[in-house]
Amino acid sequence: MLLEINNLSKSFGGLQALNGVTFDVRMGVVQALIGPNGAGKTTCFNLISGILPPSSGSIRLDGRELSYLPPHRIARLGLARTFQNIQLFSGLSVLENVLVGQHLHLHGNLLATLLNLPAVRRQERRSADFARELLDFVGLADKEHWAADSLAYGDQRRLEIARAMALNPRLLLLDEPAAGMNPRETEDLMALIDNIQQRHITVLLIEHDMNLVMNISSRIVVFDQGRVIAQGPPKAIRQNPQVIEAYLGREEEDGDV
Ligand SMILES: Nc1ncnc2c1ncn2[C@@H]1O[C@H](COP(=O)(O)OP(=O)(O)OP(=O)(O)O)[C@@H](O)[C@H]1O
Repeated sequence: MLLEINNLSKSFGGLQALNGVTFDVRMGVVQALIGPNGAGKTTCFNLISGILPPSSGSIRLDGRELSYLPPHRIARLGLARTFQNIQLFSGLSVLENVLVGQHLHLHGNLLATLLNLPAVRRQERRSADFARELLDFVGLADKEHWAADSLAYGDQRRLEIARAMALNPRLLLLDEPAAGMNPRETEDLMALIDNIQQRHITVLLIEHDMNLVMNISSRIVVFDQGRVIAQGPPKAIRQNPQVIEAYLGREEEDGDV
């Protein structure tokens, strides 16, 4: 197993956002976390990526315990993520945003950088080459000089993915990658996620677009009110009475899902 989540809980004051969550992610798959608003999906991502400490439970990447490690250490172990609310550096160019993503992995020391040593220049060239390759991969090669905030919304989401991939992750967490995308952009996103999987990067995504989820995931984990209520392949999930109940129950309340 690449990722093992065991009995994971998180409370915010009196609110139990996650309550004994257990699931695995196998190497090489595309897997989805779904569930009604407030079910705890983003909290789960925040715990896995080290942004928040868990209240209890364990998170293992390749057998190594991640809980309580800071985010940059977790990133170095091979985990990268995107955010539900896009978090790009708006003052920087598209290419610079990807280079910033890579920075965590650059090992040049400050003195070597100040002296502009050939090794440093070589490393910088390699970084720029890799960043351009990633921009090409996500379909933004012709926009490297654009300011990140001048990109269309769908392009900003793709840039966030390129930046996360600059960390060379083994596991990529995508938080609602299709949010705000039109059907055409969502189609392109599905193809992109497929290509990411071809590069042997495992993908765990939170998504409300059921068409996307059912199409690209080999396994789905369903959250409701901080608990896992079902997990399995798309076909079984679609027919699971508890899942239908969780969604239909919400629909009757606010007609939203
Ligand atoms: N930092 C925080 N402080 C206090 N409460 C929080 C915090 N983060 C999340 N919560 C609460 O925890 C619960 C789970 O939220 P979370 O964002 O994880 O749900 P979600 O399944 O990702 O929902 P959505 O699909 O709407 O993004 C919610 O009740 C939310 O208000």
